Amino acid sequence: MATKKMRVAVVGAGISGLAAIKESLAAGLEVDAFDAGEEIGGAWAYQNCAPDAGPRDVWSSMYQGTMLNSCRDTTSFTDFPFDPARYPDYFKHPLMLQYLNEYTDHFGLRKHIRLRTRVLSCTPRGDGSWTVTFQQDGSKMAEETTYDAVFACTGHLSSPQIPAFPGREKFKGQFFHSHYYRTPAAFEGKKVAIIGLGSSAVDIACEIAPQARELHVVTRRGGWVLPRYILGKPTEAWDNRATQLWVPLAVSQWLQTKLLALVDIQPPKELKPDHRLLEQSPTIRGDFLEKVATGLITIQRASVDSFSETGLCLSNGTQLDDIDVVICATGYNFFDFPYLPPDLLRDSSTPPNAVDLYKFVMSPRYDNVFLLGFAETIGPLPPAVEAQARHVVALLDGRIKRPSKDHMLEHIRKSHAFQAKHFVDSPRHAIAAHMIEYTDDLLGPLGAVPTFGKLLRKVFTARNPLRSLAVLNAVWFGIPSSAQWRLCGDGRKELLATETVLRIAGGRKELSPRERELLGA
Ligand SMILES: NC(=O)C1=CN([C@@H]2O[C@H](COP(=O)(O)OP(=O)(O)OC[C@H]3O[C@@H](n4cnc5c(N)ncnc54)[C@H](OP(=O)(O)O)[C@@H]3O)[C@@H](O)[C@H]2O)C=CC1
Repeated sequence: MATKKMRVAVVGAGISGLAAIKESLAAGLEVDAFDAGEEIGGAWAYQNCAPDAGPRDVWSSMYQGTMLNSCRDTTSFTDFPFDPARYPDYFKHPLMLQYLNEYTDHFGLRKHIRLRTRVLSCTPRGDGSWTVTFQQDGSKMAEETTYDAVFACTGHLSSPQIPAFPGREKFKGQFFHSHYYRTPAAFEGKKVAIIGLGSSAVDIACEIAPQARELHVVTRRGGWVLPRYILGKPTEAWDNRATQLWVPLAVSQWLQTKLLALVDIQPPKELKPDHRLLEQSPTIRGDFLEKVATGLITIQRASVDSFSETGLCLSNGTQLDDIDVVICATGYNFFDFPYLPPDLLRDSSTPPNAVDLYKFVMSPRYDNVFLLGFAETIGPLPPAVEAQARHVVALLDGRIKRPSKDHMLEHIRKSHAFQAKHFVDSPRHAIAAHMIEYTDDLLGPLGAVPTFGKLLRKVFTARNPLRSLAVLNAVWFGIPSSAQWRLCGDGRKELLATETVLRIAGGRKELSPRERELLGA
């Protein structure tokens, strides 16, 4: 059982770090967390910056207009719901930071976090423990401490990936990575090209397009850009537990594609991808297709062959000249954890666009180091990250049996094949996961998956069968609210979770009195 003396180091105090601290404390572990920033929140802590800021000076890629891509009711941590009276369905980044601060204070995490303290290295000592070397801002000396385990929670969106485009140095206009974009004002009257079609490219294009002289989005593959709402409901409400787990993926893809075709603007052929819906990380933006349809944004279906002095030469034969600005929205170097052993994620035998991580969390090569938040979930990240933390903490304190190295290697081999079959072959999809399936997989060993059987049994055994039936209906056929993973099993908070699940299903616009009471709000 839990050894109270086990000490863990948590590197990073963003979404994943906070979940790691909270779950570690809940299991009675001692925790020291380190974050190089001036405040908690990680990527959600907005940093003002100039496009030419140095590579490591800017941690957060948050621009002023960043809105949540997943909705309030699916995105909260499982036992700390957003209050709908204060948080709309989707909201801008300052509210997310506010929520993370509320979470930090509610669970008493702040005193465990050392801000302005950068972890320089984590070195295995050979006996399963780790030496963590860190340095506080302004201090000349690095310090080191030994821990039983390390949680690496620094995300994967801080090291911009800029492809080596031929002739880039010739280009006389402005060139920068989307990581450094903040506001659209500077692009008024300019001719702009954005390379990429991920969430950054699509958001930035929509922000700049109304003011730019011309705006081109260059995409080599096309992609699905989904609206935030479909028929008045958040888009996620159309892909519930039943459709994700019962309906074969191909049927679900077909149905959802038909639904989109009915309710949304038809994308031009330049945008239509060869891959199917749900095979890529979701890009969410309601006004993108409208801006394409109305000519504010031009889609170039092409790769960049080279740069010229004045623009881009594209593989579709188009020469984009007189370009004032090129924004390279080409994603991030996922494999950049400078403070961890370099072969933790990959070695020379790892296939391209893959990582050697068991459940995207553990390396078979090193004991007691865990990556949290290192997943691109098709759906919201916080509940999945929290499940990673619950799983890992249960491994550490013995509630879950540790997998053998052979088991991990076999699992990783199968997961490489799964990724290649189910997702677009690109670096960002090396760690892509379907949210409910992935979270269930992590929480299964804790008995915390709200299976149909478990919830149905409750209908026959509970004192209030109608209420239990409503829970069953909400969890399996309603919007996939995160509270569902606290209804049963180890770590359950059944009263709170039931209240939250039912309140969300009922569409109520504030926390219920019982939720308030249970949260001490
Ligand atoms: N509002 C929000 O919540 C936001 C969330 N995010 C999140 O941040 C993360 C990063 O998003 P983002 O910055 O968009 O990065 P992504 O990795 O998601 O997208 C990168 C894009 O660049 C393209 N690309 C990569 N290399 C090249 C190349 N050599 N030539 C041409 N195109 C290339 C990719 O195309 P291909 O598919 O062909 O590889 C892809 O379209 C994601 O998880 C995203 O969901 C980002 C912005 C806003």
